[in-house]
Amino acid sequence: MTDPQKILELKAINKSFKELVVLKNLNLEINSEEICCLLGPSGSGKTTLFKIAAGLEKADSGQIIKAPGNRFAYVFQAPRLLPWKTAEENLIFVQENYGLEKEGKLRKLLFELSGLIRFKNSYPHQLSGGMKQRLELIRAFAIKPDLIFLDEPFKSLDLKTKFNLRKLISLIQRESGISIFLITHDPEEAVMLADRIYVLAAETTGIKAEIKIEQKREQRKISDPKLYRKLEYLREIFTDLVSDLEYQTSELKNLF
Ligand SMILES: Nc1ncnc2c1ncn2[C@@H]1O[C@H](COP(=O)(O)OP(=O)(O)OP(=O)(O)O)[C@@H](O)[C@H]1O
Repeated sequence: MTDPQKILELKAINKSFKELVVLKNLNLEINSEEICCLLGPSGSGKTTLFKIAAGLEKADSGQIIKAPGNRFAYVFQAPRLLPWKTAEENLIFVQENYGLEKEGKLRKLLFELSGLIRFKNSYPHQLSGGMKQRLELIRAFAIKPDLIFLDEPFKSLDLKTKFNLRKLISLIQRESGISIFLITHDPEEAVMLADRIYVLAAETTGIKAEIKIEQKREQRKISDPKLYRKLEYLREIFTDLVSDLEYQTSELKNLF
């Protein structure tokens, strides 16, 4: 088997904000047709890394290597839908940048898959939070990118919506072959979705672990011992943080 083609490679990336070193000698790569999860505690530099990879923030040093001609799409934490355009017009608007506005069939399919077909003429303020997130997601797919950056797409969603959205990403990704680079705080989510997981740790300011998951995504069950071991390993990485927190909360008791 030939090596999968690299879509994006980061080499020896360094980034500081004044005296705060956020990323130090960081290396990672994303291959075509893979879902790559970036996992790490709050403040470990996930969004900073993301912005650097997406070219929205400048690294102090290091290399960002992209395959020429590749198209990237981004879904940020803060919603970026245009409030004066309907759901479908929001998709058309981004498609126009790439001459894809005539791809009505693709839009229809994306609206159907995401369960938003009845709402394609609604304005963003008429949609629920979860619906808006689905819309942002299909808008990213609508430009037929090679890679989509998703910054915590499941944040503050209820379990059912989260599960459905995860399934939607998984399905569209499988059929389209688009690569996905996704930030999450949730080890279980990473294990269920990713082909490759990078763990960022605050104290080392670099990649603490890289984990590959070979099982087919549709067949994964968290009870599968192989998967569960990987999940346990990921959870162990965060144990230090949790024990710190327990110490601090025990101090809190004396203050009440
Ligand atoms: N523009 C900036 N100026 C100064 N410091 C920054 C800036 N952006 C990020 N930082 C700092 O860099 C560190 C990493 O921030 P970043 O947002 O990348 O973390 P994160 O892992 O995405 O966190 P979270 O999971 O909470 O979103 C934090 O200490 C943050 O305060």
